[in-house]
Amino acid sequence: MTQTSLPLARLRAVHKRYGNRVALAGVDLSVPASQVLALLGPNGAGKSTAISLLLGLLEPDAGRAELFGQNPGQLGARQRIGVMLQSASLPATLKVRELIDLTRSYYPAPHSLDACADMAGVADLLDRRYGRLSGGQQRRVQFALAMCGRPDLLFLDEPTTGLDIDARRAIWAAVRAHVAGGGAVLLTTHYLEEAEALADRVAVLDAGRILAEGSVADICARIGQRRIRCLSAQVPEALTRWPGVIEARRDGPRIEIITDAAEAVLRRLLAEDAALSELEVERAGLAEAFLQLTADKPAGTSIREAA
Ligand SMILES: Nc1ncnc2c1ncn2[C@@H]1O[C@H](COP(=O)(O)OP(=O)(O)OP(=O)(O)O)[C@@H](O)[C@H]1O
Repeated sequence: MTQTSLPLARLRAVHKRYGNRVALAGVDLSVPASQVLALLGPNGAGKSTAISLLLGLLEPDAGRAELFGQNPGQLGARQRIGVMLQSASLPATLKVRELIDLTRSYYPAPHSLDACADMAGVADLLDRRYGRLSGGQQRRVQFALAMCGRPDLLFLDEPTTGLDIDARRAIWAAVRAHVAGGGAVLLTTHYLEEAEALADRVAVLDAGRILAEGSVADICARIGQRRIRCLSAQVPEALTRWPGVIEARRDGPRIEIITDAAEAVLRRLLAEDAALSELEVERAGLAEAFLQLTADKPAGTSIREAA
């Protein structure tokens, strides 16, 4: 594993467009050693483009992409990474053990076949032909291939889409073990609970720009919203007119209030309804923060056609 404190992968002021469609508009992004960086964003935000640039599959129009401080196309850099992209075309007639052995042969110090199979939960699939596997089983094999070279840096582009809960948790465990062993990960996912479970840092990308970056707690703290739930005779329509109430609705017997002035709203609720009960107050989570960040983006940052 690398000893350097320099980022393992970095985009510097990168711009990328496809024809006249802007995909990245001045992105700076660093993947530090021994951490999971989750790159989050809605469909079309530019996540896969960012990964393709770091892998040397695309060239930036402006700015720079670096892998271990080098041009991402260098063999030395490529031998230190493992990659699981959203789609992979692998030879359908090869057996899983053949695919893993073939991929292991590209790397200087790979994991053993059995270790790879265990990490990805494919030990019972080794003698099956890849083309005959289910979509979820193929995804697990792709994860084994990404891990097998004992990479310093793992690129995982929506790795658990379509996986059942056991397979997803097995991959989470393997990712945690990889990081505990000093490895780093750049992860994209639409499952915000996956980002919460794995990420040391989160970068929120939308319309080709980074909107926020920090730990999960930092990102959640960026929005001051709280959710209040209680049993109360209050009428939601009236509550929405209170200062600090963003939204109020009835959820079965309960009232749910989203507010950015929790203390004031709580005081008034309690003062106006002596029978109020079953009060719960919680900080909005990563899902709420993500939705608010991507909904509140400044004008002019939506995916747009370049002039
Ligand atoms: N080969 C291409 N040709 C033209 N436009 C493209 C191409 N690839 C991506 N785009 C556009 O660039 C923008 C960014 O796409 P990208 O695939 O990087 O987004 P993403 O965040 O990975 O999306 P998703 O979550 O849906 O995978 C989108 O508007 C997309 O339509």
